[in-house]
Amino acid sequence: MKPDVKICGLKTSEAVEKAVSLGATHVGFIFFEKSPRNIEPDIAGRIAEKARGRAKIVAVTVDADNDDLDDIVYLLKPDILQFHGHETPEQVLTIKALYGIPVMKVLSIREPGDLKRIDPYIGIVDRFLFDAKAPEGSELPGGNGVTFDWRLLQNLDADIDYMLSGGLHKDNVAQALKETGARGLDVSSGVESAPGVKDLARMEEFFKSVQLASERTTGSAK
Ligand SMILES: O=C(O)c1ccccc1N[C@@H]1O[C@H](COP(=O)(O)O)[C@@H](O)[C@H]1O
Repeated sequence: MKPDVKICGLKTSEAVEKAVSLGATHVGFIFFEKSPRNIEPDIAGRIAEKARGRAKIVAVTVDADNDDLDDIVYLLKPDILQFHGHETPEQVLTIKALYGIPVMKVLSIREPGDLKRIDPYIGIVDRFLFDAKAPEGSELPGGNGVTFDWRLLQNLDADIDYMLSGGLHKDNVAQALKETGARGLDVSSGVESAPGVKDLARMEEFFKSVQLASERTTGSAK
């Protein structure tokens, strides 16, 4: 089966259009000031219109306060809220109830014990996203282009729905799918020419690799 693909950190209409026309199921917008992919909610809201109804619009937030969340939800009207910080299960539940929007909680993974942290979120989140832990000294909790040991996901309960992220690119995505069987992939820096600059040719190559890998695992081109 072809996995969902989220292209994250979009900042231009052109990149949004390209992502959706290549078959992205999700497009992500980053609301985190220190990120080279940070975007103002009103601009994100405007360029996301290209994707509305064609792909899920994801708002990526990091320990955002209520005022910021209000702005993002009002101006972007996301289909999904992604929590990429230290949001507790209680906070996730409260925010989800407040806005009535599906939520995706990110957990950063480096060692087997990290996966135990999913337990209190089960039944609250609509999907997990497993990302690599940020390298020492990085100011970004995600978007660092680093991978983790994907084999750690092999013992995960098959009912746990998740997207895989962290350092994916055209040359490793087939292996990532083979090792994890992930039903969703999330990529940002792997389809950029410089931090925050999406490269349309790299996006195409990424989708080609995903397509080929899916054909290999299912024997079907669809
Ligand atoms: O991309 C960012 O700058 C970012 C900032 C703050 C939180 C999350 C961020 N990105 C997330 O990181 C992964 C993909 O990273 P990469 O492919 O390794 O570059 C994805 O989940 C983004 O949503």
